[in-house]
Amino acid sequence: MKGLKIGLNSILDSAFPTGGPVNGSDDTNVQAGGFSPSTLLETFIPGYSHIHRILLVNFGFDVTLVVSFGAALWVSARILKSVWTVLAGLMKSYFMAEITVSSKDEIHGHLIQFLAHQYKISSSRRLMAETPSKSAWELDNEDTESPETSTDATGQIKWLNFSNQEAKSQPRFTPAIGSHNFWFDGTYFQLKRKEVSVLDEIGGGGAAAFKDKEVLTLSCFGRSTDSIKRLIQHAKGHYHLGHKAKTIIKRPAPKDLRRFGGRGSWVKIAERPCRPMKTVVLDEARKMDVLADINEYLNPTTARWYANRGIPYRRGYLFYGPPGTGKTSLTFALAGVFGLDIHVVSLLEPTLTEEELGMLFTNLPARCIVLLEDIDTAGLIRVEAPEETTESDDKRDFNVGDLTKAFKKARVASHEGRVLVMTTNHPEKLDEALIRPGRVDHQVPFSHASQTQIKELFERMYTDDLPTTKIVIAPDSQSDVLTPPMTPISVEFEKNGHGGEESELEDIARRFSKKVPENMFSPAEIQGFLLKRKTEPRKALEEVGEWVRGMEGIKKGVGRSFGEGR
Ligand SMILES: Nc1ncnc2c1ncn2[C@@H]1O[C@H](COP(=O)(O)OP(=O)(O)OP(=O)(O)O)[C@@H](O)[C@H]1O
Repeated sequence: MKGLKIGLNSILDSAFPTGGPVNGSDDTNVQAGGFSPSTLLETFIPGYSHIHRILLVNFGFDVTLVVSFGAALWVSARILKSVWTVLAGLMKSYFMAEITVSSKDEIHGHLIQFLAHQYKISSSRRLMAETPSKSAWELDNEDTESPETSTDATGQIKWLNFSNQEAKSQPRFTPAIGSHNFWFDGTYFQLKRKEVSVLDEIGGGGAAAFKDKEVLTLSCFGRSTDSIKRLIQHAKGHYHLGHKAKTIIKRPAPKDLRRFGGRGSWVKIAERPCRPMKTVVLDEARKMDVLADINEYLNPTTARWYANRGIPYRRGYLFYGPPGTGKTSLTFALAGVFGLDIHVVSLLEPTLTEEELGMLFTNLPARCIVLLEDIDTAGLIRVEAPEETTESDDKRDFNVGDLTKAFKKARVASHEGRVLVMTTNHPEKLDEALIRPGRVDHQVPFSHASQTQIKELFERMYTDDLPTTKIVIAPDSQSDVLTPPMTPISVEFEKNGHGGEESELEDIARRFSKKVPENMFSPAEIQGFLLKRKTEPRKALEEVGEWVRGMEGIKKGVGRSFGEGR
């Protein structure tokens, strides 16, 4: 043991010469002008020489050697770290490629979601836990615990209870703020998540506040960013994989976010399963007409055709008719068929100015549906609003004049390639300029339910769950051929195993439709009646006569009465 101690001492001694005697001597006796670590340590730790002497005398242990060794290690580590920083900086500048993504861009969300998925596999030690927000549609796909029976032993209804749903929801784990390394597709990537504070103006009144924004940097070895681009593309594909049968609905972002322009001008407000076209009860020929027209319009060869002839490549549709007749429903079904997102603009939004509408239009994706609902409401407001409202007045309401001007302004780059759908209950109130050809190319009338529609609505309500429409995505996502999938238009009843049931349903549906006067009720009204008897087709048939009489009374001027129409 002693031999080992002497050996260690001599190694340390030669590595860190103290300039004075070590073993069995007191280095406080170092001659004036001599240097020893003990004297140096004494200046930093008062009383150190006493401790050193006690340990040396009583245990023969020179603590200075250990302290010197530790200090030398620390200094070496600092030097190595500095060298590494310089080398890493050089490496980054000359041998690494990187791409930065701001949290304001949707790619950020795609990447984080993809990495969250990756990290489940690679079990990182630094994760951030998030509570994912889910819509009722998404919950539907999960293994949610559902009670096996809806009644208890005594026959009492068991009420569903969701009080613990937050506790049951699975958190999502994403890479924490900081640096992470991971392999993907044979390439080693470095991911840096960093939060930065940016000075942001609030409300446009000159006031500003710091807001946190996240910046994500992806880097890899090599002088080309191709691998990172591939990773981003993959993450986007991964994200959209789970969304192919969904329709995304977006609205203009809040005013202070819209100012920045870009894709951030629109925010996703909902994501719904695609509405199958066959659930929209409308004249087949009319439906086919719109489908064929949009299909033709979206075809890339059509864009070239327009360009070669100098004709603005735009297509506007006006869906008009009484409330609840399927205008919005058809728009959603069209979005599902063509795999397009819907950008909804409400002209009653008080902060939307004419310039902003133009700006919003210029920030639309290349292909999408823009839905301007109830455009007549804007026209009505124009009549009532004072003529001399100024543009700077943010509180003013939109009007048809503004909308027409905004369309003109946005013409340069805006809605080319987009499908514009405007809906109205009062086409007669619309400004001529708004619906002239070039703005509205196709007008689709919607009306109260015909006999066939009533029968179809009835059959749809009581047929077993319709199969989910699958949107066929071209195998090569880069392909610019936008061929929509074949859409089943005609209603096909699912066989439910009860041989005669199907024809009985048809029979009840036919008798039901005979009891409801044609062109008097909107599909929404009929649907509302049926929904209250959604598992009882025979009861619906029995009660429809009384319902019709009650509703006729209301429609003949008795006015709106709550509780009627049951
Ligand atoms: N033609 C239809 N086929 C199937 N369902 C319909 C039809 N028309 C209305 N509905 C049902 O009625 C409800 C309201 O329909 P929708 O919002 O499409 O009507 P709308 O014409 O856009 O009404 P509004 O003019 O008030 O905006 C929806 O639940 C929809 O499913």
